[in-house]
Amino acid sequence: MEENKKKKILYKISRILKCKLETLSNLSDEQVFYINFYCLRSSFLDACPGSGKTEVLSLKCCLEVLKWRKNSSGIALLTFTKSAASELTSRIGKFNTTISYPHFVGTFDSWLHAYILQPYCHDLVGYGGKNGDKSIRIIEDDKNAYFLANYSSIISYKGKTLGIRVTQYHFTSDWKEVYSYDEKFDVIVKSVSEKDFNQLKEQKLKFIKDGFATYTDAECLCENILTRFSFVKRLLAKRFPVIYIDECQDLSEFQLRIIEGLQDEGVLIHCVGDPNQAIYKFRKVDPSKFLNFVSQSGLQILKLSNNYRSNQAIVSICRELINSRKEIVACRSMPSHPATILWEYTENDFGDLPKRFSEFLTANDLDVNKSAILARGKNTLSYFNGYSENYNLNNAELLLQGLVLWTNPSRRTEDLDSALQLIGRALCNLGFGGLGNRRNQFCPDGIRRIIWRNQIAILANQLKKHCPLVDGEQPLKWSQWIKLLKIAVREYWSKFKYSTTTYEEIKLKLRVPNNCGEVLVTTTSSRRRHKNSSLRATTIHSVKGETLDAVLLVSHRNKSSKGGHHSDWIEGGSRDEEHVRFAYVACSRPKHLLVLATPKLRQVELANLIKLGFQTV
Ligand SMILES: Nc1ncnc2c1ncn2[C@@H]1O[C@H](COP(=O)(O)OP(=O)(O)OP(=O)(O)O)[C@@H](O)[C@H]1O
Repeated sequence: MEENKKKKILYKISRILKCKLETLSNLSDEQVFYINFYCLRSSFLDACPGSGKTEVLSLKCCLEVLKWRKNSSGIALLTFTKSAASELTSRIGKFNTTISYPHFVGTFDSWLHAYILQPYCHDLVGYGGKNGDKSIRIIEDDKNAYFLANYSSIISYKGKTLGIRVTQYHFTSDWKEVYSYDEKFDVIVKSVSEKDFNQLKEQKLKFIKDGFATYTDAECLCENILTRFSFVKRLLAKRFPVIYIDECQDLSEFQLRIIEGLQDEGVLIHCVGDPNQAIYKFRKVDPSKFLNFVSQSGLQILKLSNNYRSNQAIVSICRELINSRKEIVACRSMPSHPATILWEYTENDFGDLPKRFSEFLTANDLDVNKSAILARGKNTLSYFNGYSENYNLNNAELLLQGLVLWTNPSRRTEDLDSALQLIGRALCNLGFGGLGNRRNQFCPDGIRRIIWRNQIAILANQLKKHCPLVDGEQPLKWSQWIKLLKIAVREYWSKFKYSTTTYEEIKLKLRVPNNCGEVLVTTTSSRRRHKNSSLRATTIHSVKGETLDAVLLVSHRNKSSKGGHHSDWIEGGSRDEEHVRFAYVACSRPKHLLVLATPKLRQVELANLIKLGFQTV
């Protein structure tokens, strides 16, 4: 872009946004082009990792909202998680702009529910409502509530009978095919007899007519509403003539058809995303369907091809992973230490990986709190989370740490996992001599995992109710807190029917840590919390969209893991493989350092990884 032209555009944008010109001076030509792009045609901004999508999208929406002159129609800015929606809102807020009526910013689901499902679903399915309230209640897929038994089906499979919950399967929008997100159930429901198919459909319809739906049912119903009641589609198109969709590679088939329908009504659809980062196959999201939509609907394609997050060594590995021929410019300079490292581990030193990683970070002045250990699945992580770190804690300390994580108002998924792990371990120590399976929150043999998790949650809530860490403003000492802890555990134990151990036996196992009677519990908890956060170990899924300083990506020990072994990530070499896209998301998170930890490699594997760009140090 010509220098003068760019200056003029930036000046114009800064006037509208009422911000200083310098605030915008970093923007690249591609970014400025997109922000200034006059949207008369639907578009797709195809952006590589770290290219500033979120930044650019928030600026663009901010600008469009400030230019908007209509009162009864607005722009919808949709994304897929609540945290992504609040990130967009806060970036827009930096320009002293809020997105409020007539505009909408939020998740795709919340938008569908507010404008399609809740106003019209009761008419579609004939739900009479309760006490004048006709809204549909959303039930999580994994919910196992008692009332769901009313909607269960008993089907035949390979000569056996099998119970299946109504939340475990879904229908296509024409209601002619059934499927499940659970691979095992998917095979089963797809092979059922006509009689069983009808039974599944009957139970699903009964569930919906009683005012319930899973998130997927809700999407299906929204599509049904738009097809059946064409006036709803017209009204919605008038209400939101422009829709921006962030992370568009995550659009499900239902959602794609909904936006396709709206586009037919004249809505401008602007998608922003990266198909190489699509990792929602478990929800049957297929990025090739999105790409088909782009080509069939004639979306104008724009690009962001500079990576502002990572250095060249990291960017090159990411590019090699997906076998891309596209040139991606890395804007971050190379560090003085190696930026892409390979570590081989053995069975014996696997557990030392977090320590080795922390030490390497500290030695190279990298921020431990802004770094993470990543793995595909929780199995690999269970060795790091709440286990090795907290190995030396006594039961009271385990419960304290678990309680702190459980009640953290800004609790992340990994905090919840660690809380369950810590409290589960204490419960297992107290009632079962510590003989539990540490992969399943120390669940002892003979107890179902779901029951065990429920029990941990009940104990956590009991602690939350009875064991505050402060009395008014005054933090409690260990000698005071242990008394509250014992009262809470005694009450819990009186209702806990899974262990033969009595409270009298277990109370001896609840002790103040050595020489800590006068120490404030808040001191211990914050010290530990810091220690925990310094070793954040989490799944690749949960860091999607994040920027980190350094990443240790851990391969599973063997190929038995589904997509968690390095050979799944590298040897595939095709972005059509979701395993490869997982590796791509993980490897594209760090700014300065990427370490890959694998089990001992064969010569040929080692040579491949070195060729990819990793160094052995
Ligand atoms: N023009 C720019 N100059 C310098 N830094 C930039 C520029 N644009 C974006 N950045 C920075 O680059 C980093 C990555 O940006 P952002 O998180 O928006 O990327 P993204 O495209 O959403 O990445 P991903 O898809 O990988 O999650 C952020 O720290 C952002 O502030």
